[in-house]
Amino acid sequence: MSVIQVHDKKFQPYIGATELQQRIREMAAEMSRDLKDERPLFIAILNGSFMFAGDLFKYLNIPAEISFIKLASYKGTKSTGNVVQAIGLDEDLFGRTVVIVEDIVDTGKTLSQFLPQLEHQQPKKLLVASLLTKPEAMVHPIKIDYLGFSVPNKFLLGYGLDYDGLGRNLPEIYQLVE
Ligand SMILES: O=P(O)(O)OC[C@H]1O[C@H](OP(=O)(O)OP(=O)(O)O)[C@H](O)[C@@H]1O
Ligand code: HPA
Repeated sequence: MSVIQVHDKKFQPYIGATELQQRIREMAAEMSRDLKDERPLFIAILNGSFMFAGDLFKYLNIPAEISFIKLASYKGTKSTGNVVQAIGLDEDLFGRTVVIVEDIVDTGKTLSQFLPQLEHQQPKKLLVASLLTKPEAMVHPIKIDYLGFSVPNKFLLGYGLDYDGLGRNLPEIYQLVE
């Protein structure tokens, strides 16, 4: 692995494919133990989470369901601020054990807007699994129940994460060279 260029920026290797897969297997094993009797519903937030969700789900060895959704963000009223709307969420969450799957929790804004909407449906448990988080960037604190890696506050690319549309297909994670 070496430095790559995407659009106008250079990125250096940060987490290799083998290390990623190893950690995701560990996360799946922990979740399989914790949730074996729950028939959990995994809800993966597109686009970024598609690779992580696919690998994580593949390594689970318990009965589980998965659904992929997209969040559309629009400006609400003055009192509601920005609002996110889930597209493709057809399941009834009442009484279910739900695991939200994210590639990254960065400032926490996305989940701080979305989790309360899900709580509204009264799931039995609402858990968060994120491959990555940037503690120094967190503005809206989010409790992450299953975390892959805690990373510095630098822009990342690869394994689902894009820079202006490109780089999602890289099997490893790169960090911006500043
Ligand atoms: O904690 P936050 O600061 O809100 O950032 C995290 C969000 O940002 C990314 O999505 P993005 O909006 O870039 O969309 P994408 O997944 O389609 O690339 C990522 O997949 C998370 O959903
Ligand atoms: O570091 C990042 N890289 C790509 N997309 C992102 N979305 C939030 N944080 C990031």
